[in-house]
Amino acid sequence: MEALPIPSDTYKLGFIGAGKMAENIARGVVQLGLMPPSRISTSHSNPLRRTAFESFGVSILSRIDDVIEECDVVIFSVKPQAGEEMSFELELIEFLFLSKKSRLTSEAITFKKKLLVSIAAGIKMKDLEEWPGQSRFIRVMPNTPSAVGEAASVMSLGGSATEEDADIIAKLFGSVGKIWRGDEKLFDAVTDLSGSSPAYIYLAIQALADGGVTAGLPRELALGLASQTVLGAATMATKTGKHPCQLKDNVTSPGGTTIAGIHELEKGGSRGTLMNVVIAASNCSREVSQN
Ligand SMILES: NC(=O)C1=CN([C@@H]2O[C@H](COP(=O)(O)OP(=O)(O)OC[C@H]3O[C@@H](n4cnc5c(N)ncnc54)[C@H](O)[C@@H]3O)[C@@H](O)[C@H]2O)C=CC1
Ligand SMILES: O=C(O)[C@@H]1CCC=N1
Repeated sequence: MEALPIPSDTYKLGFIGAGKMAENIARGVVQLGLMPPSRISTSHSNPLRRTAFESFGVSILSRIDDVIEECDVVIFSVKPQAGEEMSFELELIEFLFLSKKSRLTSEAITFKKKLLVSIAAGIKMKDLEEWPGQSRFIRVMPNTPSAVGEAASVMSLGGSATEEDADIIAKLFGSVGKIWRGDEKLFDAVTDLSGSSPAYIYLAIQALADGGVTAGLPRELALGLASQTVLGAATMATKTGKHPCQLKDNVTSPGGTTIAGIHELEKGGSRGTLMNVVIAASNCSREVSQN
C-alpha cells in the first residue's frame, strides 16, 4: 500500500477513547501551542467527558466514525485490560477500521491517508498490523505529565509507517515532553518505568509532605515544598547530566541531617523496593501483552 503523506502543518488529530490520557495529551498539545484545538476532535457518550474536552476547545463529534473520517492522525486511547476487555478493544479496532471500511469509501477517507497511533499498554504492533486493510501504525508509550509538557514517551514504528510519519509523531509528543525512539521489544519495560512511575512519585510526594506535617509544617507548605523538591531534583538529574550518586553526595554533609535520612531509607530497603515495583509492573505488562 502506498503511503500518502500527512500534511504536517495542517493535519487533524483525533482520539478514540476520550479518557484521561487523551485529555492529558490534547491539553498539552493545545496549551503548549503545537496546534489549535479546532484541529482536534474526539467523541464520547458521557457528558462529563465531553465537557472536559470542550472546556479547552476540542470538538466533540457525535460518532467515533466521524472522528476517523475527519482526522489524519488517529490516536487509540482506550484501555486494553486483560481478557475480554482487551479482545473488546481489538474488536473495536476491527469494527472501526474494517467492518465499516466499505461504508467509508470516499477518496478523502481512504485508510492509506491515515496514520494510526496506539498508546495502549500491551497491544503489540503485530496485532495492530494483522488486520487486513490496515493503515500505518506507530506505537507510543507516553505518561500523564504530557498534560504539563513533561511527558516521557517512547515511540516505535510499524512496518508501513514512514519517516515523515515518525517526524509528525515525534513533533506531536515532543511538544508535550521528551520522546525517544526505541525497538518495540522494549515497550513492556518502558510501560513499567515511565508509563507507571508518575503514580509512585505522587505517593512519594504525599509521603514526604506527611513527614513534613509530622515534623510540624503546615500541610500546604509541606506539599508545596515536597512537590517543588521533586521537580528540582528531577531537573538537576536531567539538566546537569551528573550521576544521581554524585547529586546525592552533594546534598549529604558529614554527620548531617541528610545522611541520617538516607540511613533510614536504606534500612527500609527503599532502592530494592523501587526496583521490585518496576519488576512487578513489568510482570503485569507481560501478562497483558500475552492475553
Ligand atoms: N493512564 C496512564 O497513565 C497511561 C495510560 N496509557 C494507555 O492509554 C490508554 C487509555 O488510558 P486512560 O486514559 O488512563 O484510560 P481511561 O479509562 O481514562 O480512558 C479510556 C476511555 O476510553 C473510552 N472507551 C472505552 N471503550 C470505548 C469504545 N469502544 N469506544 C469509545 N470510547 C471507549 C472510555 O469510556 C474512557 O473514557 C490505555 O490503553 C492505557 O494503557 C498509556 C500511558 C499512560
Ligand atoms: O496502569 C496502566 O495500565 C497504564 C499503563 C501505563 C500507565 N498506566
